[in-house]
Amino acid sequence: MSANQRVVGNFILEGHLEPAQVQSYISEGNVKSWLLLEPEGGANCPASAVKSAGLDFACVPFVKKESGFPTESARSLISALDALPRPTVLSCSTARRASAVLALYLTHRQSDASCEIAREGAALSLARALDLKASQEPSLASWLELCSKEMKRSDLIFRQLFDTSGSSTYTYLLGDPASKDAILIDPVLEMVERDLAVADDLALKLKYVLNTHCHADHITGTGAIKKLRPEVKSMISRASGANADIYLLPGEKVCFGERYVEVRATPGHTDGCVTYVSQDNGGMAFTGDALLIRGCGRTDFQQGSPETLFDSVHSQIFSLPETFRVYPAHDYKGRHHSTVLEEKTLNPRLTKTKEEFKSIMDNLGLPYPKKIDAAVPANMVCGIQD
Ligand SMILES: N[C@@H](CCC(=O)N[C@@H](CSS)C(=O)NCC(=O)O)C(=O)O
Repeated sequence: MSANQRVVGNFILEGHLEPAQVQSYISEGNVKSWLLLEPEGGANCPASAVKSAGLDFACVPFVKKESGFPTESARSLISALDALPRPTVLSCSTARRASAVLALYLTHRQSDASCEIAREGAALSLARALDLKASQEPSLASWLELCSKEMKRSDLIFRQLFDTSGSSTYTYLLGDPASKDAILIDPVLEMVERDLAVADDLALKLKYVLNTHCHADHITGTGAIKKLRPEVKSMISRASGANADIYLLPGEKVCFGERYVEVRATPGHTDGCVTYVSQDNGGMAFTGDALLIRGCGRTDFQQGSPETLFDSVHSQIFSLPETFRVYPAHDYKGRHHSTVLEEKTLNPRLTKTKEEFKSIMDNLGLPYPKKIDAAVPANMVCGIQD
């Protein structure tokens, strides 16, 4: 233990610890897990000692940026604490940030019997009531207020829709509950009526139809939707070379009401492939064909490149918080979603070296998609519109 130690229920807040202090936590046997809020591997990092003692260890760096502490990390921090057995040590350099994370967690989980007050107030009130250090640090106090505000918002309206006409494509409907503005990702021509009916049932106003890339196995429903709903605008990456109303660049945000998805370039299956990332509902990545569940998009046509795909997935998708859900454009085995952690650890292709990955991809031997000759030219002009 250090001078910064504070015990709250099943959580032990700690500051910087010398290796001997870490060891005493381990040898006393009173803790089951550890959450470190610093980047792993720094001076006196407890990671290896904790892991080699068989305790659960997680690391979610929670550091101040120019604009303050990031509210995007709130859900990853909560998920990380959810996943750890207790008692848990929550540590950073001075225990201040650890106390902020604990206040947020208790407020939003309301599960710790020793903290009844969590049911009554927002995170900052709880930090004050428990006299946690975070309540005296303005940047952490403002982080707690912002997080409480953001997390109080209703969840995103979300539907995963499957193409029952044969391509095993997933189309995603995302709606902002406050404004009812919505976007649709990767619609399929044959399923357009179903997709619009779902949006109408939920009283959503469809603003944009986005494609993750120029598909080769089905004709996009984008053109047909625009014909039925002329107010809807189509979007695709500029790098795709395909027609749309709005061309997207990496780093741009597509806004609908108070929500948005961020565009990340993930080429390799095609040159223009992108992944759309939402911070809502715990974090979601709509990966198109770049990353599939336990697989990935083929790289043998449409400017495909295994090396590029490998780099895209590692740099743009595996760098997301591990708790983010992965929603691919297809699944051929009835699975619905995965997580960044699952794919980072279990994907049989992308856990290999780049050289091994290239060899796997160069030898898939898949037949060409049945509709490729009709689909690619149609999708280059945003689908069928007549
Ligand atoms: N049999 C299907 C096409 C299956 C296929 O090739 N899927 C693509 C994504 S759509 S271009 C793919 O990348 N698959 C990777 C894999 O490992 O399966 C049809 O005829 O449409």
